[in-house]
Amino acid sequence: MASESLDVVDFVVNKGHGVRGLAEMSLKVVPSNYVQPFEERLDATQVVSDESIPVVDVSNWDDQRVADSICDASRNYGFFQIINHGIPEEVLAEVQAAAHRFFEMPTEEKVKFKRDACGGGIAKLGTSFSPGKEKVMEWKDYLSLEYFSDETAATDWPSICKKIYDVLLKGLNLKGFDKSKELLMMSTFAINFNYYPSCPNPELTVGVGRHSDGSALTVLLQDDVGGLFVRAPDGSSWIHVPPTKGALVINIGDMVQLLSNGRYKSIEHKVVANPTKTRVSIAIFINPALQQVVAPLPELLESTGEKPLYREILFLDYFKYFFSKGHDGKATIEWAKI
Ligand SMILES: O=C(O)CCC(=O)C(=O)O
Ligand SMILES: [Fe+2]
Repeated sequence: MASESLDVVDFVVNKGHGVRGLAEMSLKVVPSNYVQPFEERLDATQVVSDESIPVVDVSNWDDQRVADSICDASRNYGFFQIINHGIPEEVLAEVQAAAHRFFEMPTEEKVKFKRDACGGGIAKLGTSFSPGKEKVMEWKDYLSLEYFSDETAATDWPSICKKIYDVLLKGLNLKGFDKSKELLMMSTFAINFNYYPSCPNPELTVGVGRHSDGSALTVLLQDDVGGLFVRAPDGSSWIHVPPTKGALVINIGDMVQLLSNGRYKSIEHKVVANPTKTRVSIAIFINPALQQVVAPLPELLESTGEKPLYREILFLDYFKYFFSKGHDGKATIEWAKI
């Protein structure tokens, strides 16, 4: 058992073959390194079909119903999908095709991008979440493009992110989004290309374990395979996020939960691999500046008279804490609770 674990880690992590390399071996069962304890596997009986994540048509951002739907979804589900956002479907399809092309290259090509091989480059290839720190590995390879320069990021942001923030701030009866909020809500970012090869026993493992995102906001493009599950408001069941043509999935991250003093929820989610198909997703994590202090918005506390539920944190400290352990549900934000 021990030697088997050692070989898998060496092959997948150290040699850089990733889960893609394992999938190419046509294994009949997943290696024991990937077998999750019962409570972390998806229990099909806990998936609800009578509830769904709202799909919001954003073709008219000035329509109050758009703002209301986004704020309601962010309070109740922490997730929504947007359609008619203006990004052409061919562009989204090309990004997904590029993800396939990258991960389907031979290992010798891909390892040039490994975290420990690429020096100061922004593109980093990895597998699972935090190999070495997590107890069980996750059935996923990823390429992360990290933009950590606080000055450059804000100028290039797509207008969709600004519009969502504007709606969310106004939904708290505050002034809309402007430059003064950039370092706090929209500065550094990472784009993750996630690759989940088909898996012989998706019921035993996870593609991504239960977690909420440490970001302020996440924009996610998923393909047509499916497998993303979001914790339902009852706190125990799961809602599947169905692939929706042309849609982007938006979710509230821990930093917006903190800024909004818990009004908008950063909700737990997980990904289950598919028995026959490879899934790709592309996530953009929109973050505060690394040296930014983040705390519940003072103007919100003043206007409502409520006490802060979270302490001040330096985003860099939160970020380091997030990656210091395996995925563990909502435990990360508990760390910032007063
Ligand atoms: O692949 C997905 O659908 C979601 C991935 C995810 O939750 C993450 O990268 O934080
Ligand atoms: Fe996530």
